[in-house]
Amino acid sequence: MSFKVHQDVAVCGGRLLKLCHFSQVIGRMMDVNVYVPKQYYSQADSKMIPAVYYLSGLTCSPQNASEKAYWPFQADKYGFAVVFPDTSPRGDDIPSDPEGFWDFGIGAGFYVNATQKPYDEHYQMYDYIHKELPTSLDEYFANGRLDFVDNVAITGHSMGGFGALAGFLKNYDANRYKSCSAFAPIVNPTKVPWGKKAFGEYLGPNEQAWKEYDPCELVKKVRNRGNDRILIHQGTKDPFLESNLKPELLLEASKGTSWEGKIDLKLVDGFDHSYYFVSTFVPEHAAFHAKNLGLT
Ligand SMILES: N[C@@H](CCC(=O)N[C@@H](CSC=O)C(=O)NCC(=O)O)C(=O)O
Repeated sequence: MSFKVHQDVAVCGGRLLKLCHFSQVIGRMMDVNVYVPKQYYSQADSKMIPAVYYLSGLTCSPQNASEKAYWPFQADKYGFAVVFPDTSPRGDDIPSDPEGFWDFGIGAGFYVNATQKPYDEHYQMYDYIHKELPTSLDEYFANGRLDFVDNVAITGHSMGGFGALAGFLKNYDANRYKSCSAFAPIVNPTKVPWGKKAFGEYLGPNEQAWKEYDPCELVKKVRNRGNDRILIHQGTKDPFLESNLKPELLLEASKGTSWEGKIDLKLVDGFDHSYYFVSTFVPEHAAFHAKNLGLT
């Protein structure tokens, strides 16, 4: 599957590639940014370069985190690529929130496979993120240096934090991701307004179908292999904390399961929901993933 390079920007010691490609599962062109670290461009270095997938939140395109999360410094420090996918299909003919609100539809695909009309035709974000995009990137960079499939980790912010947790846990038995972290994630989408609205529209009225994606349900079903840990940061001044994020519910759900004590929730005093918060804690998440990817 071929990608078109829109922009190739020098950042830190590597390059931010702003790409687009036709996605078969979405049925539309999709933008994706990939930060390729300095190690890739070094003649002296021949090690395989793993990738960290960063799933963005509501209203975001691949640009937000590329510009404001400061991943490239960390990617160069450890030697991993960072993939910044889009958050939904886009276009004038793509159905979106009938009320024009920003928490559903375009920019808010919630990383699920929609089953309900009119969304099911293009909103297949789960298959796009966890299946089609990694294999497409692997084919495109088919030079044996960048690994987008086997040695990879996943993280995300808010809606993207939910997407990372759900994707990690749903693919845990297949050992798809070496590690998972999240910044201010929606941990219990079946119980909060953002999740209920999105799941109702994308997945329909049967709440059993919603549970398949809910991290608070998944930790009860998926068995931790040993000492795998999940890292979460959450700001105490986040305006969405009480209404939509509620990270304590994931700790409660994990009690009595193999994940009890394995979810490192760090409540950080005074931080909000913005990229000032995300960028502050990116170095800690980078170190966590670098270790799990075998880079340190
Ligand atoms: N535009 C909205 C605010 C939406 C918002 O805060 N989006 C967050 C993610 S929220 C959860 O998924 C975000 O990352 N925004 C992009 C950014 O660059 O900050 C409003 O008007 O309140």
